[in-house]
Amino acid sequence: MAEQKATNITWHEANVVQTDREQLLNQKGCVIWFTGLSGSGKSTLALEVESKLYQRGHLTYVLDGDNVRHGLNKNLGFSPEDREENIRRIGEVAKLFADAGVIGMTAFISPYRTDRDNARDLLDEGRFVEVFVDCPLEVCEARDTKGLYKKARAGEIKEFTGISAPYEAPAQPELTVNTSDQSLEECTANVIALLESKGLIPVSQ
Ligand SMILES: Nc1ncnc2c1ncn2[C@@H]1O[C@H](COP(=O)(O)OS(=O)(=O)O)[C@@H](OP(=O)(O)O)[C@H]1O
Ligand SMILES: Nc1ncnc2c1ncn2[C@@H]1O[C@H](COP(=O)(O)OP(=O)(O)O)[C@@H](O)[C@H]1O
Repeated sequence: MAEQKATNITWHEANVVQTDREQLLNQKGCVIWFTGLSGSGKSTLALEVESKLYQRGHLTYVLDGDNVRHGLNKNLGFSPEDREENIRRIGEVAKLFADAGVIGMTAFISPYRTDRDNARDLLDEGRFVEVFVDCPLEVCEARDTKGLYKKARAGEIKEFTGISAPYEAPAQPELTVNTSDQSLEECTANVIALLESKGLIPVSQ
């Protein structure tokens, strides 16, 4: 857990609050947290859900592991401590998106259950939706979209998730999609249906 270093700081209440912004946007601010192995389909699925929600007039934002590690988290590597800090920061950023009324989506391996649960605890009940993007390691490795598994097997990348670093599957995710036997369309439809059933977006007419 990150240490609270700053002292003499005071919380300022805003005039316009989350519910005001939600009325404006006709949606509930929330976080859809995609977790799974590299190559399981987190980014592909998050971006497809975003396209579908955009077509329905919803405001979304996708935070993607590779992209965030080019900026905000460029000083973090892949040790357990750095992954923890990576996910802690993303959890806090995602919370800000939800407070802004946005449907925030995160596509990080987020391999540790405790780190994901800490991100969940930042949000009010029902506003954190964990989606386990389940896909066997063999399938992810066969896809090898970025050639990283090959490098990891050759020992050129240390601490690679699934090969030489752990992945802890969620115990009770709100949804599991299996990208090795469900199509992208099916997985996307399941995520959208879940958002509807939880009242985070209105049901499609
Ligand atoms: N050692 C190691 N282990 C796993 N992944 C690695 C590693 N080195 C680089 N990459 C690339 O970084 C992406 C994962 O970053 P994340 O921020 O999602 O990782 S984590 O949540 O902090 O574990 C991951 O992207 P995805 O394939 O989109 O998951 C990889 O492209
Ligand atoms: N049902 C599915 N959902 C998402 N991706 C899928 C699915 N079926 C096959 N794929 C493919 O799997 C790969 C997943 O890559 P990517 O989205 O970059 O994964 P990740 O972000 O988890 O590393 C893509 O090439 C994508 O086309």
